[in-house]
Amino acid sequence: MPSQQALVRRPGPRLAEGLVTHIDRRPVDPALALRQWETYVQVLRDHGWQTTEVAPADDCPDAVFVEDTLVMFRNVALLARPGAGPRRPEVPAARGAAEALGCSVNEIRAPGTLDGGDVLKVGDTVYVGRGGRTNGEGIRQLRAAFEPLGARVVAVPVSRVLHLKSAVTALPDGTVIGYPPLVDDPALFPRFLPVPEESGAHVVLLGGGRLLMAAGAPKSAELFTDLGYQPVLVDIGEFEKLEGCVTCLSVRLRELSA
Ligand SMILES: NC(=O)NCCC[C@H](N)C(=O)O
Repeated sequence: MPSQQALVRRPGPRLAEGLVTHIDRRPVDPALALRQWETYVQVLRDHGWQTTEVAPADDCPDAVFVEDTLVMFRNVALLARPGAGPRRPEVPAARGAAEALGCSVNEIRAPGTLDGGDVLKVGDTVYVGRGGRTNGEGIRQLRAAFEPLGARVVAVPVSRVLHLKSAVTALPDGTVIGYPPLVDDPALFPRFLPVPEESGAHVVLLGGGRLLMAAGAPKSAELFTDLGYQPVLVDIGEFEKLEGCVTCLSVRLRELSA
């Protein structure tokens, strides 16, 4: 029976100072952000996920985007080395959380950089974005860590958005979904389905055909409903102002041994 554990990290006091790279800065409402985060976490719990809060890193405005701190493959946690220097102090507490859940822990070392948001798993295929945050040496180390475990690592150029998973994620049947203007080359994926909204490209697989996705993508939600899935919409507008999306607010651990 696969585990359903998710790591999350509460928004810190400096959230509004989070990095923005590809979009203009807009003011963030910290109280609303906290309510949106609490709803997101509750949705995970309502769908059978046990959530563990990673210890705060309150000096790091972007710490809530916990997905960027580590990548899971089977029961191995590969600690990231974020491409943005100010985000690196987010990683040590993520190590502690992964160890406490019984993961084996490995890490990306300098000069490698890798953000968890650049890694998309589809079965045993691990797509990794080469973009502003993840470099070639980070990709090499990811291959060295996961290929011996049975992963097939596929590198994908990312130039139009922050992370690979800002551009594409995948449905439970393995179809990669993306908003075409933001995807460098859809032909790199064996099955690609265009979606009509930017945030419609981001889904968290809750299990059993249920897809956690942003409330800002109603047409994409309709498309997925029409394909037999059940979208569960959550408003994450305050995090979208900081280039976050539904995937980046948690790390899902599906293959821990009990
Ligand atoms: N995996 C993700 O999509 N992470 C979003 C990170 C946003 C944050 N403001 C950053 O620039 O690092």
